[in-house]
This record gives sequence, C-alpha cells and structure tokens, in this order.
Amino acid sequence: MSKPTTGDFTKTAGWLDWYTGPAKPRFQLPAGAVDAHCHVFGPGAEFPYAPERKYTPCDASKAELYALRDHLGFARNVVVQATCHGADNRAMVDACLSSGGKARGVATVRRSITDEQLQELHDAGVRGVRFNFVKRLVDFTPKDELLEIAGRIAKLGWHVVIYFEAVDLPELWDFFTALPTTVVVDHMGRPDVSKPIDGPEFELFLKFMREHSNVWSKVSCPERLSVTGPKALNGEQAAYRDVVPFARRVVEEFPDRVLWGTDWPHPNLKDHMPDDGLLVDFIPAIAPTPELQQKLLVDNPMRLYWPEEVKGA
Ligand SMILES: O=C(O)c1cc(C(=O)O)oc(=O)c1
Repeated sequence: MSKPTTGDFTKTAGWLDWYTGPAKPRFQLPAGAVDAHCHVFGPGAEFPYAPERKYTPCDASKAELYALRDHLGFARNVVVQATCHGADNRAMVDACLSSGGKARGVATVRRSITDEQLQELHDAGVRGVRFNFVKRLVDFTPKDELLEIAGRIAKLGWHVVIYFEAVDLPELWDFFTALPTTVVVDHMGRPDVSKPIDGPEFELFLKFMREHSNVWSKVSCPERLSVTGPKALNGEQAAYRDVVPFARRVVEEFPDRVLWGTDWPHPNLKDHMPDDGLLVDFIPAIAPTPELQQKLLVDNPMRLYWPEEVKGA
C-alpha cells in the first residue's frame, strides 16, 4: 500500500516509498553503532514541505526512523536536513529533541540566521550544516554566502557536509579546500562506478582526501551509485558489488575519517527501494575487519557528533 503524504501535498510522480518490513540484518552491528546519515520527511501536516523543494516525498516520521534504528540494531542517528524541507529545520530539530540524546542533526541555514537561532540549533543537537551542489536538488547559493556561514558555524565547533556530483569536483575544489572546518563528503562524492577505480575521476577524490586531513567521507548509498546491482532485495547478501571496491578503498585508506548511514527514507529513488536490513549486511564488504567496523560505525561518528562522550577527544 502506498505511504501517505499528509497536509496539502501531492507526492511527486514516480516517487518510491521506503521499504516496509526490512530484514533483520545478519551482520551484527558493534555496540553503540551510529546511523550517521538519515532523514525525516514531515509529516507534511505537522512540518510542511518547503515551497522551494524539488520533490514532494511520502511522510517518514521520527517514530518510524527510531523504530528502524531499534530494528536494525543502531544506538544513535544523525538526522540530516533533507532538501524537501529547505532551510526550515523544524522536523529535523523535533526529531533530535525527541530522541532522548540519541540523535544529533545537520541543518540547512541561510545567511539571515541569527546567532541566537544558531545557538538554539546547537542546543537541540545540531553539529553541522549541509551545503548542497547537486543541481537537481537545490537552487544555487552564492559561495560568499556559504563561506560566511562556514565561518560562523566554525565558532560553534560544527562541521560542513557537502553533497556534489563527481564531475563537479574540479570546479568546486578551491571552494571546498577554503572551508575552515571539518568537511564531510556525502556518498563519496557520487563516483561513477562504471568508470575505473584508478581512473582520473576517483583519483581526484582520493587526492582531495589525501591532501586535506580535515576531509571525511560517508561511504554510504551504494543503492544510488550502483549500475549493475544486484539490488538489496529478496534476501540478497551480495548487493551492489560494483560499489564495493570504491567504498572499501576509502575505508581502508582513511579509516579514521569515514562514516556510514542508511540514507533512510532514501529520497528520490525511482528504480528500486532497498531493504534496509540488507543494506546493513553490505557493511562488512566495505569494512571487512572488526577494527574497521568499530571506527566506521562507532568511533568516528562519536568523535564528530558526541565528542563530549569521547575520552581524550
Ligand atoms: O536531501 C535530499 O533531498 C537528499 C537527496 C538525495 C539524492 O537525491 O541523492 O540524497 C540525499 O542524501 C539527500
């Protein structure tokens, strides 16, 4: 049955609803694991979608997100502001505030935000802002506005999350390398995994991380990047094989600067909606040892989002 979009909204045509009844993962997550990239959508009747949005999703509430967290075996979440909510962070903030300290957030803000409002976001658990350069998702924001925001949030100890397509990295390089904070790249900068792993495009991304020790990467979203599959459906235990070498390379070369997240409820998927339990089973293919899994799923996200709980951080 199709999932609802409440309020005065109509779901975008072709939109796939998130997967109901995910498998229990076979991979046992380490204690304290963090789902470091996920979203809430609305519900639209309570938290309206933004007028400037490029898509209208089905609702995906905080209660549904936290039920998934418990089902999969995660301890905590990082709730990233989704573009369908623009710079209205209320749904994400509400999710953080209702989590009993088990969720932190990444916001979208405009230059007009006041210092008091930034402090309120901080008090709610926000620890980063997201700058989005994926043209199908957002309108252009001038770089001077983004640099000004980055300078302000740096004082709060926050970081910047960047989302872009691999082909745009050369053009964005100077801007990214001028950012004064930790910089977290969403989904490995969206490599084209049908190109060679040692080709110029992915090499540039690795160089970006090698030459800039403040740059981290989420090794998430194989379901978006995969060309050949197989899809994480119907019990598939070897999903998205074409993405594995790319993600594994990043995890093995930069074990202290990688994060992983489900990306639930998976905005904008038109081909298939993955079973989130099987997505968790993808993790050992890219982080094959218990040491790498502990860093990817616990130590790194804790250092970035809950530093006050990490001894010596
Ligand atoms: O905020 C979003 O709308 C969004 C979209 C996508 C995507 O369409 O690739 O991925 C994300 O991680 C988040």
